Amino acid sequence: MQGIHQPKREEVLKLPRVHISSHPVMEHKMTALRDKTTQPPDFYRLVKEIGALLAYEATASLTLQECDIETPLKPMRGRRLAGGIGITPILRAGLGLAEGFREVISDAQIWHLGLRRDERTLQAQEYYNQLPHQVNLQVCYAVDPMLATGGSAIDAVNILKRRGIDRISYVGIIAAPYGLLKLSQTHPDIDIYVAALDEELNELGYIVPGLGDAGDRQFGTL
Ligand SMILES: O=P(O)(O)OC[C@H]1O[C@H](OP(=O)(O)OP(=O)(O)O)[C@H](O)[C@@H]1O
Ligand SMILES: O=c1cc[nH]c(=O)[nH]1
Ligand SMILES: [Mg+2]
Repeated sequence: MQGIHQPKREEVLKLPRVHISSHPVMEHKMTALRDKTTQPPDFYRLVKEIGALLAYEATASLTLQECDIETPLKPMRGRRLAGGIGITPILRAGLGLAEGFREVISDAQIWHLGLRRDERTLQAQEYYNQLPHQVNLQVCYAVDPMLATGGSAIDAVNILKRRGIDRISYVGIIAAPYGLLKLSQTHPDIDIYVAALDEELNELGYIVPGLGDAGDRQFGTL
């Protein structure tokens, strides 16, 4: 990232459709997640727990539809989520986050998408795609812990849009100002939810202070 201008945190804080969590429980879990002494089993559990908290925040604006049910005592009018909910984990690191999401929306469809960032060029490459052709979703959440240069997130949203998904949200754990600005400018029609906004990218494209490599730390491949 040498020689590339990176915006400051303050410059991206007020972007429209960007939501940065401010919940104290989230911050508590984030501190444990970032700690370099946290080992893969705990790291994976924390990613899942943070995924569930993010799911709760990201689903707050979902649309409901009325339906008739009967309680053991009497008929009543209830409300259910309208249409299907999709979750697209961006492999590998998005897997733990998707598990957390599923604890909140257990009947969501899971659409796996494999993107690998080339460590030299920092360009994302697609290597796996299990997106179905039948599309009937209210919203699809693309989930990936790290929004660094934004390349992987932008490609994932492009792929979902080409599949005909109208409403897409990106959900991540940590964003760098650079990637957040790129994603928001390239796809101004999506909502972006993250647990934290960090300072910058280092010369290798890692988020600082960040948490290191989210995939390796979840799956013990350090
Ligand atoms: O914003 P970007 O610069 O594109 O970087 C972020 C991407 O890099 C990481 O994945 P990685 O390529 O390391 O794959 P992994 O999940 O298999 O570890 C991360 O999970 C994102 O997908
Ligand atoms: O800091 C970073 C950047 C990309 N991918 C990661 O896992 N961590
Ligand atoms: Mg990785």
